[in-house]
Amino acid sequence: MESSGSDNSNKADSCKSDNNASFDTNLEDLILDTSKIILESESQRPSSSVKPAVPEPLIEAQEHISTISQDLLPVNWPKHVKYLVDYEYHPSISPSLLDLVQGRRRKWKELGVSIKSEEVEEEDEPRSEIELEYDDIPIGNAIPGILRSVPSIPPITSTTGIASSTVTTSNTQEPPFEIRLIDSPPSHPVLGSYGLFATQTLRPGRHLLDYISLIVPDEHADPQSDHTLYLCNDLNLDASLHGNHGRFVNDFRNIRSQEQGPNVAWDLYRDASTGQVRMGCKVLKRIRPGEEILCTYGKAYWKSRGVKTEGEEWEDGWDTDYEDQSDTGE
Ligand SMILES: C[S@@+](CC[C@H](N)C(=O)[O-])C[C@H]1O[C@@H](n2cnc3c(N)ncnc32)[C@H](O)[C@@H]1O
Repeated sequence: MESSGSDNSNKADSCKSDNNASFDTNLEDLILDTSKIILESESQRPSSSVKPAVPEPLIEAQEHISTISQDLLPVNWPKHVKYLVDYEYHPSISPSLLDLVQGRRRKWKELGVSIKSEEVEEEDEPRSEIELEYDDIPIGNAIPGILRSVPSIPPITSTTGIASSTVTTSNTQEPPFEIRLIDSPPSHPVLGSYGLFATQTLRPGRHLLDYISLIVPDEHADPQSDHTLYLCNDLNLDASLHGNHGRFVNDFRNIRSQEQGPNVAWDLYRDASTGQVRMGCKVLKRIRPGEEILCTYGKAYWKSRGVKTEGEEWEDGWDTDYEDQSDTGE
């Protein structure tokens, strides 16, 4: 996906946002408490004088296994990728930058929470360039990672005196897309791999999902990763081992025509309630059920992979190419 660098159309000043979508799944109920398991396995680790029973690379791989029950993961979710409902941050990110991207400082201020005096003074100081850049990012409403549809309340059964009737209520949140293995048409450039497909009609302007992943500074970014997207402030999203549905959005090239272009765009915003910087995905053109959800990875991404990126068709600008928003569709 789009990598960091000068050729980047996802910077704050080129993005728009709307607030018309959110999912309400009670995620805390769905996440398994694995803290005990982790602690037990930590305590069972051999001391440094003892040769580890498991080779190091295997231990590292185990850390990526999702803490979410297998039953709740989206269909076709890859086993080696940890499903995230919220962002994870690389440990090398400085506390001050973390405050900006997580929105903590803003939240404190809004809530009038008393914080350490040096920090209060710091807030009164002129805002740094990086803080001003942050201020320019538009506001939106966060969409957490969406798990497989599950009833959040158990079915209710009611029996009346005269006739017996069963009323079943289940408060399910169906994500309007699914991960599918691409097995046709034969000309599809990622045949045999996966993509994200609409299960409902998606209208232009809809905030569809957030690209959730590990957030990695430039200096730690893996140039070989196929799942990176520039965020802001020299930070990148890398969903190669930690992500959500967003990591399955393919590039439109050789799938849709140049005239059609992508049907979604990445859209940087700050969550209205927390101030957290997030990467949204906005619908540009109406997408029908069964249609693939496709973005543009940008010129830099393909150039870095040896693709010749000359000519008009490689000019970015798709992110502002919204179809008529009054389109009511089917
Ligand atoms: C973010 S992943 C997309 C999801 C991927 N298909 C999967 O199953 O994990 C990006 C990779 O998908 C492939 N890809 C996506 N769109 C493509 C396109 N239009 N043409 C060729 N390869 C594409 C490339 O290998 C790219 O590096």
